[in-house]
Amino acid sequence: MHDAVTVSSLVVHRGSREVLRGLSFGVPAGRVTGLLGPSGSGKTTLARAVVGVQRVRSGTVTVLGAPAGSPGLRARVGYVTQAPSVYPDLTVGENARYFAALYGRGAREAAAAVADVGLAGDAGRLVRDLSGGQRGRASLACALVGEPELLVLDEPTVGLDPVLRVELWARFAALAAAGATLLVSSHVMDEAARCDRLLLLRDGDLLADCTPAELRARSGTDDLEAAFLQLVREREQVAA
Ligand SMILES: Nc1ncnc2c1ncn2[C@@H]1O[C@H](COP(=O)(O)OP(=O)(O)OP(=O)(O)O)[C@@H](O)[C@H]1O
Repeated sequence: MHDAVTVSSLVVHRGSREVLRGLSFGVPAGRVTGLLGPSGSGKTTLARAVVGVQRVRSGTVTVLGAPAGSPGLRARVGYVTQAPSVYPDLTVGENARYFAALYGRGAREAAAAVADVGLAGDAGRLVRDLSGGQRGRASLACALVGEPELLVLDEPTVGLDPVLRVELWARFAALAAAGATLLVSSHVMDEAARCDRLLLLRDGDLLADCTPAELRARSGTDDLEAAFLQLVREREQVAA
């Protein structure tokens, strides 16, 4: 298995702070990799670096064989930010068809993407009339419609009920099984169990780069939240 993304010695400063402190890792192709960590640990900054919109201080980010942000990657990489990026005065279906057209896809693909995020029944509604969670899913549909090889999703399940969360994670697994690479950030540790691989971030440092099973074995607990806390404690003891 090859890596779709390779990050090497990545350092990012935002304002006067070093928010990513020399990270190195690979994101395996055709898998769901979870980017887990508490609020402020650097997940969004790392996602931005992967899609090439973050100024980096040093290090390299290689995506699908090219430097992150290269023009040739535009149609091959999808990015869904925490703030939904859809047009409020268009319907869900119109948004999806608009993005489909940008990617050279048609109405059929647009309808499929809307159905994939559980919004088929809301396709005719204006985005401005939707709930926050529905808007987020509309935004996700607009990224899915381009069938990108790499999909970077920043906390896509925030504000969703448990049933929809499970459905979306099943959808992510299906996309990976079809060959796509997904990098999905979350601060909910129970979502970690649904990932093939985990990157655990804390204060801009990579605490672990492993599978959920490896994390459980290493910490001797089945509870991934407890395993993460144990890693934090170990790191603090080493630093002390
Ligand atoms: N525009 C900015 N200017 C200065 N510092 C910033 C800026 N954006 C983020 N930061 C800082 O960078 C650090 C990492 O932020 P980031 O948004 O990447 O974290 P996160 O893990 O995605 O958090 P959350 O889960 O709350 O979205 C934080 O300490 C944050 O305060």
